[in-house]
Amino acid sequence: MMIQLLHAAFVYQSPDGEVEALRDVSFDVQEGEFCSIVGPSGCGKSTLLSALAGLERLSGGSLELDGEPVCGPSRKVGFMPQRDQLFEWRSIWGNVTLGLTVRGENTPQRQAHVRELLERYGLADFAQKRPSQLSGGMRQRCALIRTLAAQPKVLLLDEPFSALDYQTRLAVSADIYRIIRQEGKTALLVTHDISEAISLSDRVVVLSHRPAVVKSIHRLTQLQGVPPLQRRDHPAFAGYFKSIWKELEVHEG
Ligand SMILES: Nc1ncnc2c1ncn2[C@@H]1O[C@H](COP(=O)(O)OP(=O)(O)OP(=O)(O)O)[C@@H](O)[C@H]1O
Repeated sequence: MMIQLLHAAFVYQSPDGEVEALRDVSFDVQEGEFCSIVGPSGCGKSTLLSALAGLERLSGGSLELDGEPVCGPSRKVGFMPQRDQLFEWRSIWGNVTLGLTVRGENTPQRQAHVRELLERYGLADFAQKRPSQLSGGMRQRCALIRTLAAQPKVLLLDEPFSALDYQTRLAVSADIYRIIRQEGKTALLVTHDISEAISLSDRVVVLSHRPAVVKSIHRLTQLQGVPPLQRRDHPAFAGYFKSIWKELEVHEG
């Protein structure tokens, strides 16, 4: 098991008192699985990602990553944020190797790996260009390669497509999905977009209103092996959408 959360609880200590963000969150993510988390605004999704990234320590329950308890940031975890956060003054090569440079890991082997990734995913000819010369989709791909450069086992994706317009978003999410699959990474995506969750995931975890508990887990068996864009036209799509939407709506109301 790559991620194992058991009765995870988290309480923020703020000047105004305690804020209970997570009450009882249990689920597993298998190696190589793509799992999404959806839930109402403010229910604790980012808190959960912070705990997985080792940035916040749970107040209760347990969290294991690749068989080991999480007690701080780990190299096994890579993070893809809401915006690509590329540095405009650095070249694409400078951006994708930045993390390696900062950590003192910019070895010939690591560089060869990054060069291979750029080639495999069509960015080799852009290595010396600036981020502003790339399309939104290529920038996201570049951000993903920067994350993959550290050779993480797990990718945490926090609404990585939310800054893109709808059309671009569909194409880019399918592209990012393909790369994550091809590289055999385990992925955990947080999104507000139910359609996006269904089009990308093996399973969707639905969280309740804060303090979060797991409302349900949907295994998208009928969509197994169907690529993201085709999933939206698949006869099973609407059924999954309806049941997830209903669960979110009941708690919003
Ligand atoms: N540092 C903090 N101190 C106190 N409360 C906090 C702190 N950070 C977050 N919270 C509260 O904890 C709850 C969960 O926040 P979190 O950001 O994890 O939710 P979310 O599901 O990611 O939200 P959104 O869907 O809006 O991105 C929210 O009610 C938030 O106001």
